[in-house]
This record gives sequence, structure tokens and C-alpha cells, in this order.
Amino acid sequence: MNKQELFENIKRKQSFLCVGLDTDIKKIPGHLLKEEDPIFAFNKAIIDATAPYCIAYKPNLAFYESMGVKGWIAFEKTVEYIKKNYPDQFIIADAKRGDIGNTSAMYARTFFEELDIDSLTVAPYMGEDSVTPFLSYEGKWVILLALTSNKGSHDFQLTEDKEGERLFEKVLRKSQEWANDQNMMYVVGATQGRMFEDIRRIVPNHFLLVPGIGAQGGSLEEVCRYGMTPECGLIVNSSRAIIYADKSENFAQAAKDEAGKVQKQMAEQLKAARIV
Ligand SMILES: O=c1ccn([C@@H]2O[C@H](COP(=O)(O)O)[C@@H](O)[C@H]2O)c(=O)[nH]1
Repeated sequence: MNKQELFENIKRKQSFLCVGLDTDIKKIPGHLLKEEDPIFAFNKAIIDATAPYCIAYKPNLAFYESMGVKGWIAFEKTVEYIKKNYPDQFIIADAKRGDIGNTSAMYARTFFEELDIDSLTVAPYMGEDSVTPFLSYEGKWVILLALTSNKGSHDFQLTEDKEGERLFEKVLRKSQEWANDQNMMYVVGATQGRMFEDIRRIVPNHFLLVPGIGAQGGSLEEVCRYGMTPECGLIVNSSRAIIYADKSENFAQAAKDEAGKVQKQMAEQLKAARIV
């Protein structure tokens, strides 16, 4: 999916919501444990319930890999299900990969060839040769970690060099030598408030993947005030607040209601910015 198609989907659905599929066997409703593949059964119900309100899904690989082969199968089935039934949904594999070049090339093959997923989160720490193997796939996106949502983001990402440039700023600036706004996005946490202004000075046109509303308490309103572009430029993720809105047999309806609420707030933001 290219940038223009993503923007068209945002306008059509009046939403820039990404539902995070952080599916934990210990948190899903008990009745699903009778199913042959409880993780997939949960995901399928969540996807069917929330698809009208979002434009993307983000399965986080940690939740699947923690279950070994069964988890990987559930992950593959989930990706297949979205692609077959909701082909307009952008799929993000949140795997935070990145290694020496030949190893990154194998990760790229896994996610972009074997699974044909739209995008992958990548850690920038190992530099150019660890990121560029992911960029050789036409129509696929690298989503590079820039300024993350967690407290530990201060430990390295905000440190300054002698010229006063902070590490996350260097990541944004340097990575533009390897890619552009048609094949690279950046992760910026919703908890980072006004820092979005600094980010937009360096990457005024790139899409940002923004986790951290909902369970982590980030403000959607602030993200939009400081981070929205004339083409929206935002994909805002919420995982736990949506998928675990209710733990009873009513879980899918509750996820639908929660996703609907966020979509409504997003529609208001898009209207205020005259995007829709
Ligand atoms: O800076 C980051 C980068 C990634 N994440 C991931 O996003 C979701 C957030 O889940 P919530 O339940 O909505 O808090 C999760 O998969 C994280 O690993 C992030 O939170 N912050």
C-alpha cells in the first residue's frame, strides 16, 4: 500500500486508528480456550468487530513468538485473515528487527516475501547496513524507532552530541539519506507531547506510527495538535485499551465500542484540520 492509498483510506474511514493485536493467552476470555487455536479465534473476532473503525492492524511479534510454533501459526493465520477479508487494512509487523546486513536481509525475507506484510518496525541502533536490506522491497515500509513511548526513551534517545543534536533527531535526519516518505515511517510515542513539534521540523511529510494512547495514557488531542500534517501523517495505535476492553463473552462488542469511540475522536480531529 502506498502513501496516497493510506491517505485515501484515512479520509474514507475518517480514522487513523491502528488496532494493536497484542494477544496474550493469559488475558483472553476463558471460553475461547476451548477453541483449537484460541489466539487466532480471539484475533478474528477482534478484527471483524473493529475493522470498520481502523485503517491498520499491528500484531506485536513478542506475543506470538512467546508461544513457540503455535504462536507463529496464529500470527500467520491472522495476517492471512486480514489480507483476505480486509485487503484495505495496512498491516504492521511490530518486531523491532535490525542486525548486520545479511541477517537483516533474512528478516526482510521473512516479513516481506514469505508473509508479504506491508511494513515492519526496525531498530536504528546498528545503522545504515542494518536498515537498508529492508528498503529494497518495492511497496513495503520500514517503520524506524525514533522517539519511543516508554520512560527509558530518555536514557539514550534524548542524549545530545557536542553540537546539541539529540540522538532521535540524528536518527530522523540521517535515515533520510537512505529512504524517503514513500518507504519509511517513524515510531514516535503518544506520551511525548510537544516533542512532536521538534519531530515535524525534521520530517514534515513522513507518516508517524504513534503508540501510547489508551493504556499508556498519551493524549490523542496533543498528538494531533503537534504532529498532524495536511495529509494527516499519523497512524495512532491502541492495543490493550481496545482488545481487552472486556474480558467476558462480550469482548468483541466491547472492543468494537472502544474502537468506535476512538474513531469518533479522530474524525473530529480530521474535520478540525479540514482533512475531511
Ligand atoms: O515506543 C513504542 C514502540 C512500540 N510500542 C508498542 O505498541 C503497543 C502499545 O500497546 P498499548 O497496549 O496500547 O500500550 C505495544 O505493542 C508496544 O510494544 C510502544 O508501546 N511504544
